[in-house]
Amino acid sequence: MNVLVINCGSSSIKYQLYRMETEEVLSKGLVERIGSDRSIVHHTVNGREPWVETAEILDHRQGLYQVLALLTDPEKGVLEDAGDVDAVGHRVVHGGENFSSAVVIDQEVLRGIRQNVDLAPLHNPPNLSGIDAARHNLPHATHVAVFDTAFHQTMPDYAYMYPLPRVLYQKHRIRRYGFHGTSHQYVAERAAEFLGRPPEELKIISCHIGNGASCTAIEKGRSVDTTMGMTPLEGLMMGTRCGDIDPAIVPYVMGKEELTLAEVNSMMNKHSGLLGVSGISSDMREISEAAFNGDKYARLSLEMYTYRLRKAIGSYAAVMDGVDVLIFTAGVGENASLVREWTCRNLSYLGLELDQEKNADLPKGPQRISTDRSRVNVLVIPTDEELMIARETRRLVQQEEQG
Ligand SMILES: Nc1ncnc2c1ncn2[C@@H]1O[C@H](COP(=O)(O)OP(=O)(O)O)[C@@H](O)[C@H]1O
Ligand SMILES: CC(=O)OP(=O)(O)O
Ligand SMILES: [Mg+2]
Repeated sequence: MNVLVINCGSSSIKYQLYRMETEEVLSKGLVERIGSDRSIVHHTVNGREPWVETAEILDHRQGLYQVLALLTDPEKGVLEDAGDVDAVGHRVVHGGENFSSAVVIDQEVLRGIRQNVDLAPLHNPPNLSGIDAARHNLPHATHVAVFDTAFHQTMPDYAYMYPLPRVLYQKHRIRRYGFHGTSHQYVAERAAEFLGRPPEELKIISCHIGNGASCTAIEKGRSVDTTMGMTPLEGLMMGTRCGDIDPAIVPYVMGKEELTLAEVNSMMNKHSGLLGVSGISSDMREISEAAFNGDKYARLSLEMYTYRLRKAIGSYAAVMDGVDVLIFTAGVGENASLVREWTCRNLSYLGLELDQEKNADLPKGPQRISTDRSRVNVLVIPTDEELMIARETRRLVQQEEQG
């Protein structure tokens, strides 16, 4: 079974083609700057040098057509025919309360995803364009939606409700949903496997820290709380997003700086976080380097970033009455030893002890970076949201076949 996994942003399509019998990635790539006359297509086959070309790609339909042309190209491709794509797994960011697991896409599912556009105006519209494009170009394939929010639908009401007038929940579904669920679930399962323990026995805190960042409390394999909320802006300090702030700042700044709603939204989503505080970059590599070279604000941003993450970890240890496993994952979590080190300071009251040497020098793959004495297993687990989406897609296709 060949499964194509698609993750569509407003101006991009990320794709990976899997042969599910071996879970091998046959090809992967990225179409950038869709909507411009200088769109860029990066396409890789079996780890060979990427093929890069510039073209005019006006929309997602055209972008996907281009991807399929590459995948079936006699030279650059891996398939004879687009008909060899058996199923497509789509990342859909906001499933709201409509979806607590992945589903095969039909008219009713599309209606459900559209209902959540208001809750995720930046994410759901491009996700819908991607689904439309893929159904148009691959009408014979089974299409599956895998939601970032689904894993967090197990949160109890006292964790997902905001202390606002309840009518806002009833009228507008204003509540906490959480994101990165596919990643949190994947690394939690890998962690249990790595430790040779059933997930039901473990209290896990997973830190998915990439450009977006969130921390989740996982008890008995289920999400019981997570730092992102109604939108992916709540919670941790991120690359360009502020995370938690006093909500009164919003009307105050709008008044003082004469900002519109769109401007204040953009300030909090695109010009805050590491970038806003350091004034240098949202990229953790550049921040670490600048801090190392003595830049005061880079250092401040790094201290805030790790301090806020440590507070989230402490609060989730309180939520679950302890923690057995702490996981670091995604671009920053997997690569930035300094971030892991600073985050784990002052967690000795939990019995957590980091092995500094292991932390500093990590081989690839899942690793333990705590000492043998440490009461908490601190693990670095590379995430793989695409593989998880491919597996969910295969599961649903097989379920359909069995009727
Ligand atoms: N070697 C590294 N050291 C520190 N940070 C890194 C390293 N490699 C990647 N990162 C950081 O990972 C982040 C991107 O994470 P990623 O999970 O790829 O993001 P996305 O949310 O876009 O999927 C960037 O801030 C980048 O600086
Ligand atoms: C939901 C979200 O924040 O996703 P990303 O980290 O990909 O921006
Ligand atoms: Mg990511």
